[in-house]
Amino acid sequence: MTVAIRFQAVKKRFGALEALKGVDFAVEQGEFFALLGPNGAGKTTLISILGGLTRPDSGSASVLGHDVVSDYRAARRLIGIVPQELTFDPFFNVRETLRFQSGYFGLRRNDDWIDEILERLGLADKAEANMRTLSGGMKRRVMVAQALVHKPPVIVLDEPTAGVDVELRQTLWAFIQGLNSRGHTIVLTTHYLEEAETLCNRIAVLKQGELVALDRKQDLMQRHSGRTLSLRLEPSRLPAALQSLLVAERDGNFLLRLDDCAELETILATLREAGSTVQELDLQRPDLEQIFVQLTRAETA
Ligand SMILES: Nc1ncnc2c1ncn2[C@@H]1O[C@H](COP(=O)(O)OP(=O)(O)OP(=O)(O)O)[C@@H](O)[C@H]1O
Repeated sequence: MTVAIRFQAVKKRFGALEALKGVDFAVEQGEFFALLGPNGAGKTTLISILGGLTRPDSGSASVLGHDVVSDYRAARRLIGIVPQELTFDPFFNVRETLRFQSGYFGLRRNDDWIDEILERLGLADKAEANMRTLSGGMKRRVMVAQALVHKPPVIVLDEPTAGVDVELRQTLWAFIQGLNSRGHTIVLTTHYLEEAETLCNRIAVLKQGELVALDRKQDLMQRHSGRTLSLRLEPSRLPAALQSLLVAERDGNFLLRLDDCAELETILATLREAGSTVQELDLQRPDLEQIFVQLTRAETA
């Protein structure tokens, strides 16, 4: 299996802050891979290292075998990165922006592909519009188009759907899934965990600069195969004896982790003793969001 992206013992400090504490993992060619983690976990730093915008203090990163520092030009040609921040030249229109980006990769006659991406991303009628006149969602589409202009085999999207409407999300994912089925490797960071759950086959979770999980999606979900008990209580207070099972509170419901359904009896007995009445009760398999909360809980805080 060819390795699309490899991080080896990557460390990065910003002053006193250790943003990456020796990150090691590889993404294979053709994967649809999710890189998840709470705010400040180090995802964007890792992606900037991959794009050659930030240098690691130690360790290395490569794209299809090309080191992003010592073999920068080859690595840069093989990867397309959709950045989190909207950066653009306000004096260009959309087509000029994409032609300019093509020129950066030495592609002179790229209009057929530019037309195709404009069409697929719902930008065809904005091709001649000036960048500064576009809405935020439209600018985000151009960012995606810009990253794809040189048909990179490896595509990295850093929160591409942050603040965009449902229509773009659907258009974008249909397009990206199509590219993935044609062999492109996709790495995605997102805070919409249902996107990762639906689209990705492997998931890495980063927390405070360290990997805390790296697994196939099914295995990750299987390993956290307990159940989640959702309780609405009167009074709406969880007895102290049950606090250690609490995963989250959502819409007035307490979500408790159950490793075994037999624990249900003990929980109900504890509630009875504490004088709590159960108003609603629901038992579910945990979704990725609940697994994520368990993995990234700030025990060290
Ligand atoms: N240029 C910089 N100077 C100083 N600190 C930085 C710099 N870039 C990132 N950091 C810090 O490094 C840590 C990791 O940041 P990073 O942006 O990589 O996290 P993230 O996982 O992408 O977060 P988010 O989900 O919020 O985008 C954060 O604590 C951040 O404040």
